[in-house]
Amino acid sequence: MEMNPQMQMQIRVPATSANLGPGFDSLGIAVTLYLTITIGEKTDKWIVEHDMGSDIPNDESNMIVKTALRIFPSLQAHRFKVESDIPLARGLGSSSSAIVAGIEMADQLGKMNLTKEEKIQLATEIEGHPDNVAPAILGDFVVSTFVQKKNTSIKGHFPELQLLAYIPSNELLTTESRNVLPKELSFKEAVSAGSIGNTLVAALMTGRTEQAGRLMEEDLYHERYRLKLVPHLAKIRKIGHKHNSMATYLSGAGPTVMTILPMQEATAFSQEIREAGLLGEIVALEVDRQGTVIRKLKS
Ligand SMILES: Nc1ncnc2c1ncn2[C@@H]1O[C@H](COP(=O)(O)OP(=O)(O)O)[C@@H](O)[C@H]1O
Ligand SMILES: N[C@@H](CCOP(=O)(O)O)C(=O)O
Repeated sequence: MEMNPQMQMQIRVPATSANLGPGFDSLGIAVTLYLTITIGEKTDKWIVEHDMGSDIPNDESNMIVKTALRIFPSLQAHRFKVESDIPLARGLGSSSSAIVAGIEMADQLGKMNLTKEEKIQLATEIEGHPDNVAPAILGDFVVSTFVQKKNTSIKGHFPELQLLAYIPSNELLTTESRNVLPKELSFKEAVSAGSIGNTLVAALMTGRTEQAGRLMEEDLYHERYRLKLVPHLAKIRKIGHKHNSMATYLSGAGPTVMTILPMQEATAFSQEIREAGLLGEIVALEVDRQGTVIRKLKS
């Protein structure tokens, strides 16, 4: 892509793994897969270059542009290139990465000087829940609420642990996976579910990884309702236990399943997953500590 050197700017947004078991719509970590946009010259109409397939638009109907225009309606059109290794509709926050990239593009090109808090609030209003967009912006581990359309997000430190993502070849749209959830929980269930999530946060914040791992597998909000869409979750969790896993949980709305386990177990664990007939991709990831990064290549 021909770029005006004075205009070249890159925005890099990490993938995210939300919920961590009992932190439904509240907890998330940023992980080391990235969407990067490289902004080129001004144009008459928006031009989005990518090799993400024909379902992803190349014009102003692209999610990144739509988000940018929602934030800054009179934003000057540009050409930009999108490169991403975040798989679409797999539970690794691809839509959040696109929304965050759109907000950052509007902020940079429109010289809006939005604070991180304002960006998270805007991104959450668009995405509907904060657990992906907040760590995508802030990096690391983020605890959030979004109640009566008001966001609060607090960044913490996730312990130095290795993650193995099992990424099935099939897509599962977040909307589809939310449709199987109950409309209501009883008061008793809600109290139990909330207390498990709260204690998980305390365990993570104080480095009690063994307790944290156990609590990550005790979600009462969503995983049991989603099991029919992600039958591999129970199999992988069981295999993980044989290999000293700290925890296995459904990443976001799935179908990706995340296992936290010692890296020396990764080969044997992966082999057993294959022997169980599970043929998805297995990817080693770490926690991204930086969140969204802006690079100005030439000023
Ligand atoms: N980089 C992108 N550019 C445009 N649209 C995107 C991009 N990434 C994701 N999307 C849109 O978001 C959808 C997936 O969103 P969602 O169902 O929430 O899954 P995920 O768990 O990956 O966020 C894709 O099918 C696509 O329509
Ligand atoms: N809390 C949400 C998280 C969705 O994450 P995604 O990566 O699947 O978009 C949910 O569980 O629905």
